[in-house]
Amino acid sequence: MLLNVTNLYKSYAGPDGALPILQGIDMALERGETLALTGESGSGKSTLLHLVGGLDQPDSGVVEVDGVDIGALDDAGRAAVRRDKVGVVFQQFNLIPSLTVGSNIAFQARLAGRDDTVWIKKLAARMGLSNQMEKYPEQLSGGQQQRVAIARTLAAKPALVLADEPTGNLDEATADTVMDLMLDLVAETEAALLMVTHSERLAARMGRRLHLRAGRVA
Ligand SMILES: Nc1ncnc2c1ncn2[C@@H]1O[C@H](COP(=O)(O)OP(=O)(O)OP(=O)(O)O)[C@@H](O)[C@H]1O
Repeated sequence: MLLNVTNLYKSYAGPDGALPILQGIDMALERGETLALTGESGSGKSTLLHLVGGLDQPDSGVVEVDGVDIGALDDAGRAAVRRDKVGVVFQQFNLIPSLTVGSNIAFQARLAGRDDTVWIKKLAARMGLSNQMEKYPEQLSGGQQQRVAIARTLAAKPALVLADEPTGNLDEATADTVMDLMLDLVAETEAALLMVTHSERLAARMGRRLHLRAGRVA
């Protein structure tokens, strides 16, 4: 199993004490699977994604990525798991403005020591970015910037791709195109995809769905 989440609890400090957000989440994901994470605003979807990605720590419960209990690791250990196994795409593109599109795409792959120029060229071509590689992010449209952000994540060939509303800033047609590409590329690399979305349309295109309600899997 690529991802195993067991009995995960997370609360945040509120004015009147701890505010429970996740209350005993269990989930699992194998390579090649795609899972939509849905639930109303504030139900804890982003919180769960952050815990799975090792960006935050749970109150209790276990997150295992590729057999490694990431809660048992120190900060450096968690950073290494993120670098080696996990790719994250957010709604905000978070591109580096001073780097060209080509360098942005190669950035994480280089950090992970997996800078495969043939794969990066292929990704850029599939994303329709081959002629944009020398440009800077500010010279691209929103849809193009989102494709750069997705290409950057997939360039390192992560086993687990975590995406938080990755097409939330795009119009419907562009969102569909970007989603098609992302699903194709995730399938090609036999990665697993866990995607937060508010869109029924996008959720329906994923292999499975996990719906959060009041901190639990509904
Ligand atoms: N760092 C934090 N400190 C305190 N409360 C937080 C923090 N992060 C999130 N919360 C609260 O936890 C709850 C769940 O937030 P989360 O972002 O996980 O929800 P979500 O399901 O992703 O929502 P949305 O669909 O609106 O993005 C919300 O009520 C939010 O206000």
